[in-house]
Amino acid sequence: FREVARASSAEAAMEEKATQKAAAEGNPSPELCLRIPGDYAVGSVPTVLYVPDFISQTEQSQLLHHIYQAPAPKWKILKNRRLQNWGGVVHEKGLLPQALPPWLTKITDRICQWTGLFPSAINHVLINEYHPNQGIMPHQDGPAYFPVVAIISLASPVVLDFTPHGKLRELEHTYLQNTQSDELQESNGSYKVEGTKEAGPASSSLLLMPCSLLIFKDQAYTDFLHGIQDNELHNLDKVANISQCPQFKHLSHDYSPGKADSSASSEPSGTFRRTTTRVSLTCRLVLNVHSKLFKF
Ligand SMILES: O=C(O)CCC(=O)C(=O)O
Ligand SMILES: [Fe+2]
Repeated sequence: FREVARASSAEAAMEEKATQKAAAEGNPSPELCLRIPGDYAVGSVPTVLYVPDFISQTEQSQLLHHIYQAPAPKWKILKNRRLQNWGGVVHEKGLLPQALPPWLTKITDRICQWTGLFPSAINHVLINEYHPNQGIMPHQDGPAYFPVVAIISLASPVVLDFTPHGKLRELEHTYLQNTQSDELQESNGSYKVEGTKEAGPASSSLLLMPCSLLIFKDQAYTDFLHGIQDNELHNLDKVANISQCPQFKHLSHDYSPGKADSSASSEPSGTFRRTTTRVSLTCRLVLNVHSKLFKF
């Protein structure tokens, strides 16, 4: 028994050391993994998790360094953003894999380990770069991906919107017309209650600060579109996590003590102006990996 006790106290000491080391490096503690599902859930859309400061400032600089060191052809230029694809080519039916570089696996392995939400290692990362007037239109991620998305934000804050997609809105509309049940809507926080005809699941937005981690899955993955508006001014009214963004709280309409501050801002109240370029890492898992390029 003494040996067991000694072994477990040694383990506890090692764990404690690891926690201290992680904290010293600016990483979240290993307990984060156990807390993610509950403590980090935000907004009315199930399930969206927001983790501020998931990576350190040093890690942010290292990531940006690697991203901007990539040769020019690595960038794919689109109308409203440019992107780098890491991990291989994603097809409708799976992934033609290419190993992720260590500077990415350092982050993706931590996401897997600490969230506990991926059945195997993240094997695909899309890096998007947006200038202040660029965005990504509302969309749903493709069928090849395991339905949990992890997004690391770098360099500039941005507002990401979740909007229910048409199919779902139609269904809700039909259902509500058939049941005419106001009670159901009132019992469910994710429904706007504006009379039975207009009711539908609410849209919601999140402010993604540099170094943060966003996770979305479940209904947020299947029933909502996500997108970023392509204008410099972003509205903070529907932002569900404003209380977790201390630098922005005073700009929000809901925050009365800061009203004097917000009137000092040159922007319309309840908005913020993007002034710098944002970079994001969309980290996902493709379960179906082709082991051979060609089959004979
Ligand atoms: O940049 C972002 O935060 C979103 C990116 C995204 O939705 C995607 O890559 O599919
Ligand atoms: Fe997406």
